[in-house]
Amino acid sequence: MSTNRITHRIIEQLPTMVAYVDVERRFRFVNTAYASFFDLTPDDMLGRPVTDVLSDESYQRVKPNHDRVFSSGEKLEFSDVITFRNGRKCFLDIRYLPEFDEQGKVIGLYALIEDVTDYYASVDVMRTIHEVIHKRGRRIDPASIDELLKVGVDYLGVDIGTASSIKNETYTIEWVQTAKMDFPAGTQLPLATTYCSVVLKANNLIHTNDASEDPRFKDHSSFQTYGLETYIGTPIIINDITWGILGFSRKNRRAEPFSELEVEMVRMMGTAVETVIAEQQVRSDLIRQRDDMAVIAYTDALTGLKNRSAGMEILEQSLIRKNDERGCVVAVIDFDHFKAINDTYGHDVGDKVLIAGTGAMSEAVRSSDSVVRVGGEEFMVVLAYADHESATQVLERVRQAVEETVITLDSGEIINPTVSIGASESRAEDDVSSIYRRADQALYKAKRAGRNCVVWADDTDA
Ligand SMILES: Nc1nc2c(ncn2[C@@H]2O[C@H](COP(=O)(O)OP(=O)(O)OP(=O)(O)O)[C@@H](O)[C@H]2O)c(=O)[nH]1
Repeated sequence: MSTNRITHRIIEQLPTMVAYVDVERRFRFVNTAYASFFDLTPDDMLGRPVTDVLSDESYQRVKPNHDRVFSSGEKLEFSDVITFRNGRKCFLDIRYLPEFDEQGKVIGLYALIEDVTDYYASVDVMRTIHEVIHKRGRRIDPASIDELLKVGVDYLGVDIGTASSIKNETYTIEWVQTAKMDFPAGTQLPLATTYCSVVLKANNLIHTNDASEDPRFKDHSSFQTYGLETYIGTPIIINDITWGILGFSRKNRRAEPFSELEVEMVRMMGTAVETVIAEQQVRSDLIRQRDDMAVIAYTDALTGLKNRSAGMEILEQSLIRKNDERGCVVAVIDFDHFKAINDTYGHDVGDKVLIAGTGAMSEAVRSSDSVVRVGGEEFMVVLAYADHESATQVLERVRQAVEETVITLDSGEIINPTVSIGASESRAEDDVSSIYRRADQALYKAKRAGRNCVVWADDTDA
């Protein structure tokens, strides 16, 4: 075989696109890879001017580089991106080499073009993964999982990408990116009816590009129902527990199985999703702990009521919020002869009386009112947006509710506690201590009046 023929055969087999263009800018040689890029055969292209094959826009981009090689005899190396009418984007590494005649005049140009779309697409995925994980001091954003899925769908050439949680045999789509299928976030399906069950069984990344021929998938109910031919999914594992699955699928078969690079990319995307979710969990745990601490700090341990600090804040807020029509009412409540209850039955019984009595008080007030343990056996009710008239009934109900409370001791003895209540309406100039002081003075009068009654502060109380 002649050297010429061997060279020709080799070039014909190369994945690199090779073309030779003469001074008249006509194709004098193209290999199959080059012609296929334009969906043509080499015979379609031979002898035809470059302008016949390239679109106007492409030719305008190519021309200055062609001109440069023809006029200066330079070698050119550059990258370019071509977007086809169907939206396909190709990244190309291009090399133009001049061909000279014996006098050193440029008579042609060799174009060697490498389609590096896969390489750049992989770089794009890696960049997104990096951006999702490393926010440089900013909070990791759960919305970045959408970004990741979007890049993954493009990169893998699939219809849908999902990050789904699994709880109690239920599969819930938490994040989804799809242009073609109707599976909104929040969709729930029985786990067994999704490909996730196959991933869980394998406990590893699995993929198929032809489910109908794949024994793991062809009899699966998901294939029977949705006919998804292509699938790649990896478990999302957080703190050694499988949280869910990152999966990508497509209705149609894929000509090629997923490559090793694609598989590793999906694993890395899975790791990025794990990082985001784990960090979200840590954050919500911290918020919950902080809320729990706040509840503890503002709650009385014995009765479960709001404690003094919480109560005074509520009163302060009620005084600020009071409007022209309605202010607020404060009632100071004290159990009657409580010392005697303690002395007769013991402190534990005294505690039981406080718990039962305050439980009754809480039930007697409106949900907008607050019952507070100010200290010892002294309590306060803050009635927001209330006045003498509207609060009278509520406070009478409170008094009665305690009176009707029955505490039966192990010995069979019965205790019926009572409370005395001093109440005061807010005045324009009030602060927390002035209104509380008046209510306390009224309480003193209630005790003097014989206890188990409600007494309102009057103008003599300051
Ligand atoms: N069991 C129990 N007793 C408490 C608690 N806090 C305060 N006390 C008791 O409540 C009693 C309050 O008694 P006093 O303030 O003398 O008044 P009182 O006996 O209720 O009489 P009057 O208020 O005049 O009706 C004291 O013996 C306190 O020790 C508590 O958390 N549990």
